[in-house]
Amino acid sequence: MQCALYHAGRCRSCQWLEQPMAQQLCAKMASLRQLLAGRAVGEWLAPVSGPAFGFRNKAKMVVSGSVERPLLGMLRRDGTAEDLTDCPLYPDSFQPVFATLKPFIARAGLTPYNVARRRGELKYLLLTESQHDGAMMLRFVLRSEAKLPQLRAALPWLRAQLPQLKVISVNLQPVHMAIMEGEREIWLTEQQALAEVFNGVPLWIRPQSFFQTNPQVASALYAAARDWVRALPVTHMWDLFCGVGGFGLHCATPQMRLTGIEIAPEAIACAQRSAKALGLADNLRFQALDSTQFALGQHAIPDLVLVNPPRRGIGAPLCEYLSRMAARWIIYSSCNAQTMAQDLRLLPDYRIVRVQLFDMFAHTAHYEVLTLLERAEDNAS
Ligand SMILES: C[S@@+](CC[C@H](N)C(=O)[O-])C[C@H]1O[C@@H](n2cnc3c(N)ncnc32)[C@H](O)[C@@H]1O
Ligand code: SF4
Repeated sequence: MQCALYHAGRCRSCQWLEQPMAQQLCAKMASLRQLLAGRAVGEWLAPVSGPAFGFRNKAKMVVSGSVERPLLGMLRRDGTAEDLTDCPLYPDSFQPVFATLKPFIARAGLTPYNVARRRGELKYLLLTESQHDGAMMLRFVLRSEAKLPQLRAALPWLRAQLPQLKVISVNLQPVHMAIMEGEREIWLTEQQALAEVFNGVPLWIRPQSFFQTNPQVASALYAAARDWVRALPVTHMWDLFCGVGGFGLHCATPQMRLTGIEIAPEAIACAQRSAKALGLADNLRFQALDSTQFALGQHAIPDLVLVNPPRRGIGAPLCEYLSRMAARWIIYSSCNAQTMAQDLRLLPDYRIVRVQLFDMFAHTAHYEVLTLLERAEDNAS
């Protein structure tokens, strides 16, 4: 793939950029096979990949430089900044937005935050696009409310230039060098979420709730999970770490009892809204809870448990509980096959029926993997 920033040595985030996509896929498959070595795998399905360029629906830009000449991109460890607005991983539709945001920063007087001096206000710009209708969500991560009146005053100009910005908010992150987002969100538009649709299933993108960043490959991932579940006699399932409900909403049918569990209440509100739109609000229950706490408190055993945890995996307590609970099937969708392999070692009573790799993160060593497990004793009967 061609990336001028990579070839000029200005950004090396895509470590595999010089390898053709087919070669990248082979290397990822080899890594997955190695991590699962020692476990019998019933079926290896062909890996799924997406486009090589323009596949990201989200840009997380560190803002640096000066208020008149802001840079949107990244900050290296040595404190030097790089403008990444030309990164080819973003769709073309991001270009006019970046180009308008630079003069807007000056208009609104949003001084970029200077990490070394601990001064300035604007830390990040977070831009997300719905592939359904091209609508966009823009979030300004600010250190404090100091520039909020200026931002509000300049906003009509921005909205006139970029009518595709349907959701605009400020996130306050007062802590120096902390995680990207703070807890407080201040809405600058009436609309608080972007409508997205994958495979005919309505989903919502909103601040403070996880959403997959590669819509094409994520659609294929959800469709695969749906097909795998529908091929099994499943009438009761859990979707743990469900986010805005992508997996559960795809798998649900009017006959299915489904509980989705997720720690972020904002994401749960999105999932509930989608369930209602599908006319399935009566048999789908989405709750904002810790997945392990939820599981430990249940008596009714579902036919299938789907888990899609963060990079750390589901961890020993949930593995031990799932082992004891003995649901017939588990589907594990993981963005970190290393922690998934560790978790699978703690589920020794399950055999691996099927594995499929989804190349969500082209040009890097990362990938998503979907695994169907079946309880070995049920399998024998
Ligand atoms: C990889 S994302 C998956 C989200 C969703 N399944 C999807 O397809 O978009 C992992 C999710 O787990 C949630 N999470 C993190 N820790 C959790 C916990 N202890 N209990 C429940 N959910 C948790 C995160 O907020 C995030 O939404
Ligand atoms: S992240 Fe973007 S700019 Fe950086 S190497 Fe990858 S494609 Fe190039």
